[in-house]
Amino acid sequence: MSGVSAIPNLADPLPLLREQGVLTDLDIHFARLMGRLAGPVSPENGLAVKGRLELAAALASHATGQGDICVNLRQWTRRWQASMAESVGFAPPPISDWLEGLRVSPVVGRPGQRQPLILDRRGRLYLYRYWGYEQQLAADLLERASAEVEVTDEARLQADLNRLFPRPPQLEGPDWQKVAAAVAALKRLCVISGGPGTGKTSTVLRILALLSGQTDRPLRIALAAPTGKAAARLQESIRAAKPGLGLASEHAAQIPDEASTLHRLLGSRPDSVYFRYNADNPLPLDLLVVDEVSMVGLALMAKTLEALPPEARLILLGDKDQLASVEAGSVLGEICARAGRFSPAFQAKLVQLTGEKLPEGRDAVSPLTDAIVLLRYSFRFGATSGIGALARAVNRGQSAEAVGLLAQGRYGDIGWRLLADSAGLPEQLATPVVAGFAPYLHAVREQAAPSDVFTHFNRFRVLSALRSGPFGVEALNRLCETVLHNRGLLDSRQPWYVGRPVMIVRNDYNLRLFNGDIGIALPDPNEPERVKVFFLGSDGLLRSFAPARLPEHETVYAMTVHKSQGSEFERILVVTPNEPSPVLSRELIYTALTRAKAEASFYGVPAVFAGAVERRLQRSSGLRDRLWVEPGSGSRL
Ligand SMILES: Nc1ncnc2c1ncn2[C@@H]1O[C@H](COP(=O)(O)OP(=O)(O)OP(=O)(O)O)[C@@H](O)[C@H]1O
Repeated sequence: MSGVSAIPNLADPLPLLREQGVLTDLDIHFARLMGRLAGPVSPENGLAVKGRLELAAALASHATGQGDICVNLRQWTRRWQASMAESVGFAPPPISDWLEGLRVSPVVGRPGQRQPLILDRRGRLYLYRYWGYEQQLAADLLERASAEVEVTDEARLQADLNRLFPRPPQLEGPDWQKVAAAVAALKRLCVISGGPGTGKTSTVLRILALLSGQTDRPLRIALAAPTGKAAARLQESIRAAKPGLGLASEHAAQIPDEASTLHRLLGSRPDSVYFRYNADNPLPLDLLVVDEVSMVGLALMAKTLEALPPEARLILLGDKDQLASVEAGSVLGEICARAGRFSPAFQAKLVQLTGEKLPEGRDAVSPLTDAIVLLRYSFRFGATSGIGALARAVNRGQSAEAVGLLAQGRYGDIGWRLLADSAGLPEQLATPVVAGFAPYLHAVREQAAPSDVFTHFNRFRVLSALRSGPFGVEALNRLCETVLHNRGLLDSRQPWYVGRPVMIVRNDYNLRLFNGDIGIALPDPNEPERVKVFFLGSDGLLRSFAPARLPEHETVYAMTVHKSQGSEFERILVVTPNEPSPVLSRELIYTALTRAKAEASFYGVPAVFAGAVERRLQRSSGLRDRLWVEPGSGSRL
């Protein structure tokens, strides 16, 4: 067998890969378990076979920790050969021998079989659980997208669409918000993706008004988002905009004033991966809206769809171009992978209902084609907005144009500073950091109401791609503290000084403090010489805790771009490292930029920034193929 010689002295490469940081202890533990389950080895080439199985199992385990759903062994082999083989001193086995050996292993099954590992025809190797999530999610989405909803009174629907979606005068081209509403009325699944300020929230509110007006029975509606912060934002926007719709009270009452996290909606239980609501105990809902879907990973999405009764409607909102979830999967990106044109029959139906001029239909490659609407016009970032222009260039991967837009100084709302080495950081950042946080710290000093203190704090944030190193958030937080201390804006000699902002990084279900929650240390009203850490809930209520009671937390003048997802600030200052890093990507730059409502300044090196814009994040998964490949083309998994 030719492959045996490919691992000449490395029948067991795992220790080397652990040493090199390619694998973790957990990956190796899982791989060894698979090796044991596969049974004893045969004398001649058995060791190599076992080594290959364990290598593949360890990589499949590692993949899910890296955000991938599976490891594509063909791709992995190619990439490893090209970049790592020499430096690590390990060459993987020839891919065809490797896959052949795995296919006959007793612990590796084909799609549809129940084995700890699943290998598909394309060389994707899954942990069974993830294969199951992917398969179930794809089936649920396709089924839901295929289901047409019967419209009992089309004239009424048309009239309501016209009433709720008057044409905005500034708009050129189709009113995609109105089209999205028509899709939501006609389909059980409606996916609405758009950049910042394209009106996702206001559209969904009007969709709820539309749908509640279409039936005589009150709809049971729930609003949810993946994080507490995103749920709070959705709730605030819905509460603020609802009165302006002038709805009859019975329709207004159907639109909830509360939004919850998906975990809470599904009934999470501490220390369990199972939810109270599931296929056997479905959510008592007619309509579920999920916002910020780009942040929802595969497992949570699969569980959400599973828990939703088949006849209920699902509306997914998000920005497909943002960074994918921290958890494995990039579900919204995969769902929207080929969106843009409706099927001819559905296009005709939408034209008739909305009166909008839509692009010609195209033969559908998936039922999803008719369930997705992309909002393209930003009401916030119009033609004169630098943030809008830069976001478009970044999304298209036009790195030279993006750097040009930043460097030219033509737009007042975007800026660029060269930051060639870390030694210059304190000097370069001192002025903007002081300007950014001074109003907040003045509010703290003047003992403004805590909710006002939060408002000031949320106006400015420093973002970085990295956690560690001189350009990472840990160093940037220390820098901010030092600079602000030196200017007399705070007194950081005590760890819990008045005005210290912190972010919770570990859930505490008892205290109901969750990863990403932000607290601010302020004088305890009962004992002003002591501080308490205040948190502003999504209901607008303040809660405070003694610092010693807080779960794990960190100071948060600066935060990672990943953590900033789901939040918006008036102004941001983004620090990018002076050397390329694997975390830098187009999605990361776009996500950072679109956190800013009014002004974004980038500090970095043009070549590194350009490299990031050119690099797309690709996560390994089979979801796109499942959702978008025509049945019968031979490519279904
Ligand atoms: N059809 C419309 N006509 C006029 N203004 C609109 C329309 N749709 C949205 N807007 C305005 O655009 C702004 C952004 O809307 P909205 O908050 O709904 O967008 P979004 O996509 O949810 O934004 P983000 O998620 O970035 O906050 C709001 O001020 C809203 O009033």
